[in-house]
Amino acid sequence: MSSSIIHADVAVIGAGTAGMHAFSTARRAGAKVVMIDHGPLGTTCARVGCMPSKAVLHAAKRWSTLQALLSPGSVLPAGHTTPQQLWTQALAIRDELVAGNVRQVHQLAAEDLLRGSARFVAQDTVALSDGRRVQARAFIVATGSAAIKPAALQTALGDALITTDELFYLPELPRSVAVMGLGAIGLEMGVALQRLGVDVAAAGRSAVVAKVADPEVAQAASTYFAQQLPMALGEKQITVTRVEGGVRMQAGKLEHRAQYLLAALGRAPCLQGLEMALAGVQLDDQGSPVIDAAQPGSLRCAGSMVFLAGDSAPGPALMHEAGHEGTLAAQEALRALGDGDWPHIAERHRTTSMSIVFSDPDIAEVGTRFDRLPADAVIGTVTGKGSGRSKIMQAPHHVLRMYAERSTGRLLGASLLCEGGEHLAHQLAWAVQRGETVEGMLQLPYYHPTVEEMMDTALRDMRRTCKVRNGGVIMDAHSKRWEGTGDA
Ligand SMILES: Cc1cc2nc3c(=O)[nH]c(=O)nc-3n(C[C@H](O)[C@H](O)[C@H](O)COP(=O)(O)OP(=O)(O)OC[C@H]3O[C@@H](n4cnc5c(N)ncnc54)[C@H](O)[C@@H]3O)c2cc1C
Ligand SMILES: NC(=O)c1ccc[n+]([C@@H]2O[C@H](COP(=O)([O-])OP(=O)(O)OC[C@H]3O[C@@H](n4cnc5c(N)ncnc54)[C@H](O)[C@@H]3O)[C@@H](O)[C@H]2O)c1
Repeated sequence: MSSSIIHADVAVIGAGTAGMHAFSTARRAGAKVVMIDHGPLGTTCARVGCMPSKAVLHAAKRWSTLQALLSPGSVLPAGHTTPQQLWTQALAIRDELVAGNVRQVHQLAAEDLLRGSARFVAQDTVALSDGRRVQARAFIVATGSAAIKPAALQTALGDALITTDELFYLPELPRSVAVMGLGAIGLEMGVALQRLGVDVAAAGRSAVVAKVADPEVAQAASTYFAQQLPMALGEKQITVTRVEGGVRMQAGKLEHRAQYLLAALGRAPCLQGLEMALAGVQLDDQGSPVIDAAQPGSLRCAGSMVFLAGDSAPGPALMHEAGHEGTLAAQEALRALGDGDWPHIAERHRTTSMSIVFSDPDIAEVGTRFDRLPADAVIGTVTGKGSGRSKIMQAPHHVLRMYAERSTGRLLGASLLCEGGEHLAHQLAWAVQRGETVEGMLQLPYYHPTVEEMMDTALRDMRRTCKVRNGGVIMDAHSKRWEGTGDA
């Protein structure tokens, strides 16, 4: 037990992706910074998030490709790679990444990395679990999020209830899994495990997979993935009971017995136990910090010198957003300290929103989501039936929807279901962020036969839709307004 007091300009709580970005930003600006973490180190992304999930999806793609090429009843030669070996390899890739991240955090923070659990005891002080105290002028809370595990399920199922935290530390690939929740994690892990030969069935409360907002993409994705693995969507009543050898899940007509129930029901910010009220943070009725309303997009908790970043902040729980928010939170904190000690704080801004579910075909949404579009937005649609490359891939289920502002033709966003859609999603997000217009995008080259041609077709559809709706009016490239002449 130590009762020493450590002084800093900025104390970062959490050494994950957001915390590391916050720490290095504040350190580079010349501030005295410390970073506190109770462990395990290595980041959620690398340990139990983005990286193991994508490594398992990659393994699953390899195995399922092989399976699809075998004729029924054929036997693989002795010594062939097994799904268990692919699972072990995927986890080994994760272990290497985690070891690299742990080395990186030690190199980055050295003696300014304080191991222990932090909680506020005063406006300017946090106490660590070993009794040390950190007094700082600003705090960045980057404590991440945790999987929601309903207490009733925990009581009923015991260790047969797992989340991805436990899944990615199972040395043996499970024989069978029931997946509850069909958001990003439920869908990615459901298809990955099923493709690795695990007996999987999934049930979700929502009527669509991966929370897709665009109804046409949602319909295409839900139909496609329902053919890939047994699933019940839109089930308000999902019952799971403990049975001999595991669990039994019942959702409407779907019944599944499995070794484990994988709960993929969302994630909640890790803010409990931090005693944020003692730091002067205002809490709402739910006990969540109130964000400073005076500064739109701010990460500052109202009335305090506490800033949130990453999964512990409101907004999307994504890795690139966590890193970005860590940087932004550090910049906001230094500006709030405002004593001119850090003359150059680089300007960073929020980027166009983007989410990609690596379900192969990928589901992606960029920019303004369908449910937030202005009522008169122009929408262009292309499906796999109208795309040369999709025909080659035998993927009529592909769909790309692009949205633009009617008065200017400026791209607002897009939603898609497409193999390799992660790349299309980036190009679309870049175009939205750069303020590209339909006509501007149509002047770019599209190689044949590529999935990028789907953009060309969707853009032409937008132009045509607008022409039909507006009685011969299309958008002019130069004035960037919809004008009365031109080709379609
Ligand atoms: C299965 C899964 C798949 C995912 N896939 C993707 C993907 O493909 N792409 C993507 O962009 N995102 C993905 N995500 C989301 C992504 O992993 C997270 O958004 C990101 O890792 C969050 O980073 P963070 O820095 O906010 O939190 P973390 O990396 O969790 O860091 C928080 C740190 O705070 C520490 N901590 C917490 N409380 C305290 C305390 N009181 N005192 C001291 N230390 C504390 C923890 O030990 C931890 O080190 C996935 C998530 C999951 C679960
Ligand atoms: N590729 C990626 O970028 C990626 C991959 C995985 C996770 N993530 C991040 O992790 C976050 C958490 O993922 P997630 O899938 O756990 O959460 P989520 O919020 O994306 O989806 C949760 C799903 O569970 C359903 N659900 C909630 N309670 C339920 C209940 N009681 N019964 C049945 N269904 C229920 C919801 O309807 C929803 O569809 C994501 O929001 C995302 O930010 C990202």
